[in-house]
Amino acid sequence: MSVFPQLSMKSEVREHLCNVYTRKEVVSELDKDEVFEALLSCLSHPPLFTCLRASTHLHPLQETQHRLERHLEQQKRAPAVYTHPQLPDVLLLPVHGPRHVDLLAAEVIVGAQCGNAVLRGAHVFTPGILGTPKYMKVGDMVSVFSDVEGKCTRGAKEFKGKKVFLGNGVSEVDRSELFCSDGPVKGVAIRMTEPLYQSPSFDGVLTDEVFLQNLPSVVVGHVLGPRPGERILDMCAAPGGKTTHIASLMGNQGTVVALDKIRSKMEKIIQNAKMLKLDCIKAYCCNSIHAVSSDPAQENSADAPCSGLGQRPNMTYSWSLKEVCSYQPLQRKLLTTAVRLLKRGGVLVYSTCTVTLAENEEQVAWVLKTFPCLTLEPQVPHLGSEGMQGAGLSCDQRRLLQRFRPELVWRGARFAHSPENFLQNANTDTIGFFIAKFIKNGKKFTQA
Ligand SMILES: C[S@@+](CC[C@H](N)C(=O)[O-])C[C@H]1O[C@@H](n2cnc3c(N)ncnc32)[C@H](O)[C@@H]1O
Repeated sequence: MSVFPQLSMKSEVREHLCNVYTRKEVVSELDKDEVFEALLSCLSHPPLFTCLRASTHLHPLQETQHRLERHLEQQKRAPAVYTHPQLPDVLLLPVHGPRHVDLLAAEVIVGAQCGNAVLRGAHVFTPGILGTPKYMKVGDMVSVFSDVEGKCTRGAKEFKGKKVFLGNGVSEVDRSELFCSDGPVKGVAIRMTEPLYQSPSFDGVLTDEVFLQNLPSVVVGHVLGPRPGERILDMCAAPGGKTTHIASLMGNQGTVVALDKIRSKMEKIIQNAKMLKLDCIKAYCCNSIHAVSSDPAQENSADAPCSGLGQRPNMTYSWSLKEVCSYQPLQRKLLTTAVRLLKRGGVLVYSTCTVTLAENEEQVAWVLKTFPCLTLEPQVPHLGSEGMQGAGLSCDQRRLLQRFRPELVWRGARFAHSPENFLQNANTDTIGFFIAKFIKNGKKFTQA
């Protein structure tokens, strides 16, 4: 059973994706339509766990775990904070939902992005609000809905379009403060008191000790395996989730060069590095495709810009097929530079948060053909599934890849947490994600 509509997308994108997921060789032992339908359903729901990466370069994991438990107790929440046996810097918090919540007469409409954040435990911040009741005042109890199709106009007093219920909250602002000509007030506008999915809010909590990061993203840092004193290049770094993880794994010793082509995003890397007390990070605003260096890196992370189809929760995907397909050539340019800027014997980790074949397994097949100096390496830890068929990779090659496929375990939204399946759920009910690890051997690199 599902409480939300399946992820909706343009028919051309749906057909493109459906072709990948219903190919005979891809779904030999599974029911093809079921897997694709499960994918679209699970993507519109949040994962079963909130994953926090602890700053183990600053504090032992158990200390942070205890501080988080105390924080949850103060919030009158069950202090359930779990460690992960294979990820020594991860803390997992179960997400409970969907719960039964009664609808109220007063409706607040928020944008889809804001709605997705609410489903992952956030309160509603002022910029996310599109519509409120005409006379909404501080202290009013309201039901919050996501405008999943982007049809609600800002300042609306009612909305009849397609909306999805996210839970109830209490208003901390008057309507007049939200849509006034001087620009809206900042901060929390609706404090969620009865969210459909209950997951603690970490806004301003233990800010130098924990970083909200999806589990497969944390796996990337461990697969890269940086050591203190090394020189690492992070080519697509903002907001710095992986950069700060790499620097933390290095014990803040060595250099992590973090590049992002958007200046405001690059500044976010600097902010995050400062907050987590990591001064071995050097961030630059740069188009990585044109990056040059006289000192090649020992390890490169290319967490490529991608079509983002693995993100959860997401109820509407508005991109055209042309936009989705535009990422493959861009990623190839980034990979070409990544290979050039890597030392012999160095490691390259390529990752995306999307589910297409074109941006994942097909890229691996292209890399292996184009750069004979690169070979696939086993990944540790390997928590996801193997790579998908359909891109011409051998079984052995696919086994070296790591694809997080929540659709393979999706049994509907009311699947309860059970202690026996705790680890399996944490490792599988994740966002859709892909990781490939290459090593550069001695052969001279020549581009085909
Ligand atoms: C998937 S996000 C990276 C997330 C990041 N690695 C993290 O873990 O927090 C991709 C990033 O690549 C950046 N980007 C896109 N094209 C780029 C290019 N040509 N050069 C450098 N950065 C680029 C985008 O601005 C975006 O911030």
